[in-house]
Amino acid sequence: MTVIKRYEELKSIKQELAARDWFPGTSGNLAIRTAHAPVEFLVTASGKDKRVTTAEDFVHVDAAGQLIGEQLGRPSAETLLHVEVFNRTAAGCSLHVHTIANNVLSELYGDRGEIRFSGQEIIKALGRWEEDAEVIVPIIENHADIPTLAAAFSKHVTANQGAVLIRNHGITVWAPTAFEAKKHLEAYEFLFNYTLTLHSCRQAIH
Ligand SMILES: CSCCC(=O)C(=O)COP(=O)(O)O
Ligand SMILES: [Zn+2]
Repeated sequence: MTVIKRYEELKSIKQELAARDWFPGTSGNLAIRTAHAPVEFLVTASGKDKRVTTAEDFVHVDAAGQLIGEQLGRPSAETLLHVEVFNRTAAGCSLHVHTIANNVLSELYGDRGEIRFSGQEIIKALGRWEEDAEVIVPIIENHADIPTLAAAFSKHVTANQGAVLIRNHGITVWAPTAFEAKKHLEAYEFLFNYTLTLHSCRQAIH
């Protein structure tokens, strides 16, 4: 029952993110937890056009990201990042997308290793309601070798919700529920687009 429910939840998120055009060129992968001990989760199958809905969109994997039993399709090439999220935290959902805004911002701030946001109402969508709340998003270098990338990523997976920008690659966001993970992803993308637009407008004025 839980697996079917989670499958439907992830399918719905995939369709919503596809409607925003956040899966260019087959990029992106999504994962949702189906069990805690031992860890099991559903993850998007690798290399597929995530804007299209098929019966083989997700595969069910274990704590190491290996297929549970015989299934059609391969787990996402970046499953190891979701493995880190589900093994290190109690998060229920982990979402990864490539957008122009998250790629450009990751390059602009990549040498600093992080980007900080404050003074924005949308920060409340991340569960931060304090007047002077500051949100820090770490930026890690991209690595073609996924175990190396997952090791760099794992250093920042320290709470049940969070986000990491991968330089010139994309963002991974995780949270306790699928609803929160999607809400947070939208809030981060809002902050990224706002920041880039502000930079451009300031340059145009000066
Ligand atoms: C086509 S973009 C390169 C791979 C990638 O970064 C990605 O997010 C999609 O890989 P997957 O194996 O999950 O389809
Ligand atoms: Zn990716």
